[in-house]
Amino acid sequence: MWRNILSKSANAAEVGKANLRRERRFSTAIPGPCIVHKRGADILHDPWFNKDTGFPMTERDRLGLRGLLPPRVISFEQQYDRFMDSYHSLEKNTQGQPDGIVSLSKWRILNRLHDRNETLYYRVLIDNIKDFAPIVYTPTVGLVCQNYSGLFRRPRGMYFSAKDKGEMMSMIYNWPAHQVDMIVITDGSRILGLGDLGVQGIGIPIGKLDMYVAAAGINPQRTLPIMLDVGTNNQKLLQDPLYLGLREPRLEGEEYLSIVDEFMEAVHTRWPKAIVQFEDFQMKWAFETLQRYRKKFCMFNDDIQGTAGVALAGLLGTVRAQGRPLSDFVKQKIVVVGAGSAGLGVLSMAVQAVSKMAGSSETAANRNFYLIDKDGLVTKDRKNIDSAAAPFAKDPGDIDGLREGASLIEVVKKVKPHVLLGLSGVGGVLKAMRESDSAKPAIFAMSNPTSNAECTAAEAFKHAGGHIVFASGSPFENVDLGNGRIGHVNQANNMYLFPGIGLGSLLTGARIISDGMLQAASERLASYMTDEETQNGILFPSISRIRDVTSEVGAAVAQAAVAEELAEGHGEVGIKELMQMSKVEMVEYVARNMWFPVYSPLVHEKNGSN
Ligand SMILES: NC(=O)C1=CN([C@@H]2O[C@H](COP(=O)(O)OP(=O)(O)OC[C@H]3O[C@@H](n4cnc5c(N)ncnc54)[C@H](O)[C@@H]3O)[C@@H](O)[C@H]2O)C=CC1
Ligand SMILES: CC(=O)C(=O)O
Ligand SMILES: [Mg+2]
Repeated sequence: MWRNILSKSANAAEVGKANLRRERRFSTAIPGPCIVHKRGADILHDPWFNKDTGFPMTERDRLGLRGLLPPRVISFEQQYDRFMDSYHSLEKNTQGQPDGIVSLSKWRILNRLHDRNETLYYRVLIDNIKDFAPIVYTPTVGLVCQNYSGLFRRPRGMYFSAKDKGEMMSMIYNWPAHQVDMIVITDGSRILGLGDLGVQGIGIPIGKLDMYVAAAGINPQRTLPIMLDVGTNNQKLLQDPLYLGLREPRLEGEEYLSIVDEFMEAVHTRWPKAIVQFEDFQMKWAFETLQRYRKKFCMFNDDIQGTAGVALAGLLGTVRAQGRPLSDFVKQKIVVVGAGSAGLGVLSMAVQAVSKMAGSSETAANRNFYLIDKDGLVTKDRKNIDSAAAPFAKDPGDIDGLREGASLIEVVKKVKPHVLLGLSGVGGVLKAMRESDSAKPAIFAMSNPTSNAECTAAEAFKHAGGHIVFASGSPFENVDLGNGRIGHVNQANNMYLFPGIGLGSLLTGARIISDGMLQAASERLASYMTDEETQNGILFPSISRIRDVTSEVGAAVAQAAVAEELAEGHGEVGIKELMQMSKVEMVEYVARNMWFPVYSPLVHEKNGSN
């Protein structure tokens, strides 16, 4: 019963917020001017400044646009409604067609707007984030990367290739914006769960930065998606005559690292305060580059660190869902499937949390965690064990008859875990979770995109039982369990953290991103939900609350940066002001600094470049 009350009040709050957004969206208050160094047709062809038919007549005169547009001025609100009408018509007209075709059609209509008019694009994205995130982000972004060479129309972001060695320091100045705050870089070597997609992986930095704009209000003119093309080992792409990247095998060893080093130096020289997010690098380079740069630059690896923070928040939420005190986290038995960058990142952060809570060593804290990869249970008997996985390998004397390489089903049957967390392939084991020691076992099928999820939401509730807590990396609909019961689906995706990690670091001018800042982000996300919500199996907020979540997470990151004396100040806000901010003031500071898309009056200034 209270579930209904809760959802009603949540709905009322959503409606209130939507009205507020609409008021703000089409408010008559005049926004501050925006300096532009272009005139005439050049403005119409620049998506940062273009307003399509929305240029007022006086602006058309000032900027040399008279006669270049049809005479009638269309308001932002009318443009917005017209776009949404076209989008809904497309939805109607593609009904019944295969999912991939529908998703790509939706991506195309959004992408065309993105290429033409960024203000309108980000406005519709922010207002409709729940519907549009699955298109610009996972799962559709995976399909876009797979088909990138065919979908390519206009470049977005920058491409640095192995052929550019020695040139990067000058190339970085080819980027037209004076200031860049947020960079997402990939080498395309592990795109979601889709493997090596070479240059086609550029879709991921673009999608992540769209989420930065929507969730964290980073000004899109200050974002920069980067593809580091060091070749590909994907044979199909190498043989494809239309493949747009370097048609040669991936660089390895020192040759590879020297390219990444050169890029990092070039970025740091031009924009010393830019934050660099590493995304979808294969495991060996994900760990290596994180160790190499984390004490030198303001950077983080989202797959290792962002994912870990979201998973930890979900694991803590699972304890609350069982109606138990958080301190019981130290007793939870957790099986992690996938010993890659994401799985090991999660384990490392979860073990640290247990060790801190229990006041024990990390070795002791590791007792209740089990790691499984494609060769089964990882133990100290494993030959050629990866050094990053070694700390989590089980002592053969400590696993109650289980052996090295034991299958997932054997491990689950023996251990009866409270949580089964997949960062690769848990299909086929769901029934065994019925024997879990927990009254509310949790299944986290975190792999992306949807086609790579370890199981669907419907499968999880059907086989493991209607009482489970379920989370997935890509979105699924809630599941109808019959008799009016709903199986709630959470989206356990690093999108709940990376925008706040980036924004909190930016607004404090953090020198580096420390473990303490990441932990603060995770803890704030974990405490975001109420007890009622967690006990109802709701571990993460709706994505429609993402800006609010980011304000909280960003503030937690900022406060940790200040406390650890890593903050150097941002713009006019110095260290002293940052230190004086209360928790509430910090949340307000973060929220106030989010960019919001409105048409600003454009003022032309000569002799510059944009
Ligand atoms: N929900 C989220 O926020 C995130 C989800 N992910 C997803 O996690 C997945 C893995 O990412 P990474 O760890 O970076 O990849 P990775 O390539 O570094 O690691 C994959 C791991 O899975 C293991 N594996 C493969 N097949 C297996 C099988 N049948 N049974 C057990 N283990 C198996 C491999 O041995 C390897 O240890 C991807 O699908 C990615 O999209 C990654 C980051 C964030
Ligand atoms: C979400 C994400 O970062 C991944 O699947 O790689
Ligand atoms: Mg990723």
